[in-house]
Amino acid sequence: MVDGTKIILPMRDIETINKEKGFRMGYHGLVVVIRGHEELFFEFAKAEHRDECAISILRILESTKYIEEEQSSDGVDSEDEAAKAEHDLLQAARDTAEGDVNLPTTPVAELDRIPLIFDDPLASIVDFKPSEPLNIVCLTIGSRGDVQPYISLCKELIKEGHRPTIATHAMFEDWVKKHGIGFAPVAGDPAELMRICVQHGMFSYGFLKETNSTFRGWLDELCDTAWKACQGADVLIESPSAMVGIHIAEALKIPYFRAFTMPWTRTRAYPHAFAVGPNKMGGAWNSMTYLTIDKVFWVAIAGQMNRWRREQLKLRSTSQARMQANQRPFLYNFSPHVVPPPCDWPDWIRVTGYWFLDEADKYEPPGDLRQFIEKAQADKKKLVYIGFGSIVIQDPAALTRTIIEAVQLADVRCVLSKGWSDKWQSDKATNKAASEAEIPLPTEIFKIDAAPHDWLFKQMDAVVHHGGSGTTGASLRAGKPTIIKPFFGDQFFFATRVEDLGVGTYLKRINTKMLGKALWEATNSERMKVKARILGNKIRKENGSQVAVQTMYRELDRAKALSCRQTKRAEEGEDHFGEVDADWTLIDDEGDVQDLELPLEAMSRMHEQVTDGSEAGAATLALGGMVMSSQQQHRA
Ligand SMILES: O=c1ccn([C@@H]2O[C@H](COP(=O)(O)OP(=O)(O)O[C@H]3O[C@H](CO)[C@@H](O)[C@H](O)[C@H]3O)[C@@H](O)[C@H]2O)c(=O)[nH]1
Ligand SMILES: CC(C)[C@@H](C)/C=C/[C@@H](C)[C@H]1CC[C@H]2C3=CC=C4C[C@@H](O)CC[C@]4(C)[C@H]3CC[C@]12C
Repeated sequence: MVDGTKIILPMRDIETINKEKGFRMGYHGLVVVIRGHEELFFEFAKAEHRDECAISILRILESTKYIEEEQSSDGVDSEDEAAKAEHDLLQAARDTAEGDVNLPTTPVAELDRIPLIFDDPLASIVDFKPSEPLNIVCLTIGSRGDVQPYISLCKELIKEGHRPTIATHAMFEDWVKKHGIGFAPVAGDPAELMRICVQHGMFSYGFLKETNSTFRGWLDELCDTAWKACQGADVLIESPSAMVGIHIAEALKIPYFRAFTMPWTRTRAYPHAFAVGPNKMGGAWNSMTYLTIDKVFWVAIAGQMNRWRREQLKLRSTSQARMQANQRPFLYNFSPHVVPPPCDWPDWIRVTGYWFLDEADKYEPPGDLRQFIEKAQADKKKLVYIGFGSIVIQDPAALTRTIIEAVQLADVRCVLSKGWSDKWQSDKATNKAASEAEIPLPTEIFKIDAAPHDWLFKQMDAVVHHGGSGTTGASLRAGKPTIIKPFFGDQFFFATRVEDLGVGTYLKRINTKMLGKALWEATNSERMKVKARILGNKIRKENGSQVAVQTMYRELDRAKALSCRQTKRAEEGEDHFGEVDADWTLIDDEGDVQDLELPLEAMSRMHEQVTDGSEAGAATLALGGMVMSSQQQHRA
């Protein structure tokens, strides 16, 4: 900074700052988290300088947030008025602040108001809507959160006159059909898929080992059932976790879209949703996690996919380079205010806003739940929700005990959704279930099975959950401080997001003291409450499903061209990519084994830092062992 200005960063684009260790011995680090951009890392030789800088930035950030809040409570509607109001308030704030902090004098509001290119899919002048109704298949695997967004999307598609079908596991059939949406079954048991993820951590050694030995058969069935489910489709929208849709679209020569609940597209701004470590690692690292995971994923399934392509789809073998997965239009169903679209994402990658399924209108809360809520209000007690979805954990009884103690420690009332179970250790299940049944709940806690979050969270002062994408959307939409205890996969990512946005806490470990403290902060910190309320206002203005439908219309040509281009290439017999058949080699189509060795090793080291021995075996990512060993075999 001594030799002049290197970068000008609008305060508004700073989400938060974190103190961290310096990279060099004796230095002190400061990480600036920037909206939609990789973080900046500064080093200071003295801790007090670092801390002073941190305090100044935090102070400015705080005042701008309060300005926003005042603004919205004033009911200022138009952007211009808002900009002016912000400008005036900032001036006023600066006048008072100038005495102690030496701020640059350029008005923040002016720096921030660079006119945006007109880019609102809901206000398009050109109508991209196709003239004929379409058969649209949405292919997804996983749990409730992987299916529910598509129900919302399909309801929107029905309004538009299309005929949507959701292709997913049989257990969701009635729920899907109840909404008037077509259903087609695909192979797989959600509980079983979730079990391997929680038990091993995504892409860990154990994960790859178990999926490699026991999930091959399932993958064959998935290919077969998904292929049947997609017959007659005019458009395919697929969650990339389902793996097979991209090939099906190629065989059917239909437009292919990806849609997902978590980041899956290379960027320097965030690490891959399955590679979120305890520290911010910088843009180069973030970017690399996508390359590595994409590659490991593909190498693991390439042989099977290519066999299936040749035998059932009558297509030639393919490769990562040929598939061009990153060129495909992508609809991300989370809010741009929760996960700001990275600056380095191309415009066919769209963050649409959450695809919410509203259920509050039709919900009649049971009388005793209503009474419990009213009593808490009458007693002037804060009310929190605690629930981790239908997560599978090792010791459910211990978790229940921790929650009881923490609730009492924070002196709050609690609505508890006790969906967790120990299904992952079927042999011990009976013992555990028996011991758990003995834990009686105190009167501060009211147990429920399930309730629509769009109704329930409105009644709460704070919400504690597992950080599933949709549940995070629900609690933030309600404007409530959100405490996340992640168990696997993308949940670590959403926990980090919530903490960076200042609207909640990432609970790294779950014990009485930490949960109790987090509960107290979430129900008492004005700062957190205001930030959460502002974010809620923003999310409630979005309409993700509508944006998604309009974006789909706009990108139909691209989506189709890319599917057909694949076939054309194959027919042309362009074959310099070679064919990948062995499932566990890292000698892939580009032959770049060396490129992977380093990142894999680094990622497996990250795993050592991340694992905290908590009950869920919370490893996010551990590549290496499995792949490395097969690599060595290959070389030998
Ligand atoms: O009693 C309930 C339980 C759930 N919900 C809603 O159901 C949806 C669940 O969504 P989400 O949290 O995304 O789903 P899960 O199935 O719990 O989570 C899995 O799916 C998510 C989406 O891929 C991932 O982000 C998670 O890591 C993974 O565990 C949300 O809208 C919730 O608000 C309710 O309304 N009431
Ligand atoms: C060797 C092959 C068979 C390996 C690589 C395949 C592993 C499968 C079982 C893994 C790969 C990606 C995983 C996956 C990705 C994302 C999600 C979304 C989450 O909300 C539920 C779990 C779910 C759906 C899991 C389930 C298990 C999957 C599908």
